[in-house]
Amino acid sequence: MGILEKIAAEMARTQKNKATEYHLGLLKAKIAKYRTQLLESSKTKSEKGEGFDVMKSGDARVALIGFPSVGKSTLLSKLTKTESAVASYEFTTLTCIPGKIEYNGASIQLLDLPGIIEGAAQGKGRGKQVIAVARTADLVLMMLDATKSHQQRALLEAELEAVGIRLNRKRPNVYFKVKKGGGLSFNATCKLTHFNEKMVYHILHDYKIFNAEVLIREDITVDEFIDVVLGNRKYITCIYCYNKIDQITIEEVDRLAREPYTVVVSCEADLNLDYLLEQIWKHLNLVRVYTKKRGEYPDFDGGLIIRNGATIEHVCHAVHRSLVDNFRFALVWGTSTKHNPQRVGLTHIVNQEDVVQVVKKK
Ligand SMILES: Nc1nc2c(ncn2[C@@H]2O[C@H](COP(=O)(O)OP(=O)(O)OP(=O)(O)O)[C@@H](O)[C@H]2O)c(=O)[nH]1
Ligand SMILES: [K+]
Ligand SMILES: [Mg+2]
Repeated sequence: MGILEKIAAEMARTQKNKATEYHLGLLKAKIAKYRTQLLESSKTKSEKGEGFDVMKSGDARVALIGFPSVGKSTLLSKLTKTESAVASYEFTTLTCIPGKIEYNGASIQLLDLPGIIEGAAQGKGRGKQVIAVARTADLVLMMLDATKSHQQRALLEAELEAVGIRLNRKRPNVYFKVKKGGGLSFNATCKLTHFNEKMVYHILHDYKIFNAEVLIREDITVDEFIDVVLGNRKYITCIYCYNKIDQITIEEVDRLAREPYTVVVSCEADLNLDYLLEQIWKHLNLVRVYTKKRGEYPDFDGGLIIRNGATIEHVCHAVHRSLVDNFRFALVWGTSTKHNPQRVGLTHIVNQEDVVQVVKKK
């Protein structure tokens, strides 16, 4: 029995009550640690499949993840000018095929990928390479076959979860910093119902962390705390896209369509693809800002597409590489400022539809 199986067996034996809750928390910390070691040891072996290191391009990246033959390539061929081979047999696609979607003035990179199967996280099929690409995406488009069992979604989620991808969840609100000395400083700004300071102490001990500052600002679970300690988690938005709805009943379509983060489509019958694009755009949370020159009106036809949370520095980079070096200040009109215009520095965060005028050094 491998170490992971041993721990899993012990977890199954451990009954869930107050006394064992504690024990379970520590076990989870151990599992997370071994998983990380497993992932890291496999990284050293060169496993980069050809065609998988596609350059990032455009304003955002969307990765198509799903079991074989759910219609990923069919979707890519529908939404972009790129043709990716479509066939009724599984594993038609063997590498990463990029396509480009032009939407609302933004250029979105859509990546078609090989189908993944259960056990992908452990390296079955091309699982590892596919998941590595998923980690680089701004949005995961999880494609599911509406005619198949609903279990497929949970299986895929578990595979992504196992490699530290957190779908549709936000980063836990915790301040965590490893220190050189001073022991453990622990504080919580709210009541913690899932664990206590003693548990935190033991978990950190397990990771050989003896000096740290921990400030917990929300009632998180042990798993979420472990995520914070490991620090290499990816929090990515996921849209569940059920394809082949031409093959199921209207009642079933209705039921699926009401699930959160879900879009139902038929790539072949061209059903609801415009709504899918709308949702991709919405969940990418891209921000459009307009730039203007002194004494001129902004160009409302143009505009720059940037990520949500981007600063004036990002805006400068999007305009021209050298602009930051010559930057004096910027004037901003819009909802991110108190007065219009307001004089701001490079770290100011812009809002949707802001107008920015950069004033350069003389
Ligand atoms: N009925 C129906 N069939 C579809 C639809 N979309 C795709 N298909 C069929 O599903 C099969 C698989 O499509 P692909 O696009 O190759 O699927 P894939 O997910 O890229 O498959 P792999 O690359 O092998 O993982 C093909 O026979 C398609 O014609 C749809 O909306 N309805
Ligand atoms: K296929
Ligand atoms: Mg394919």
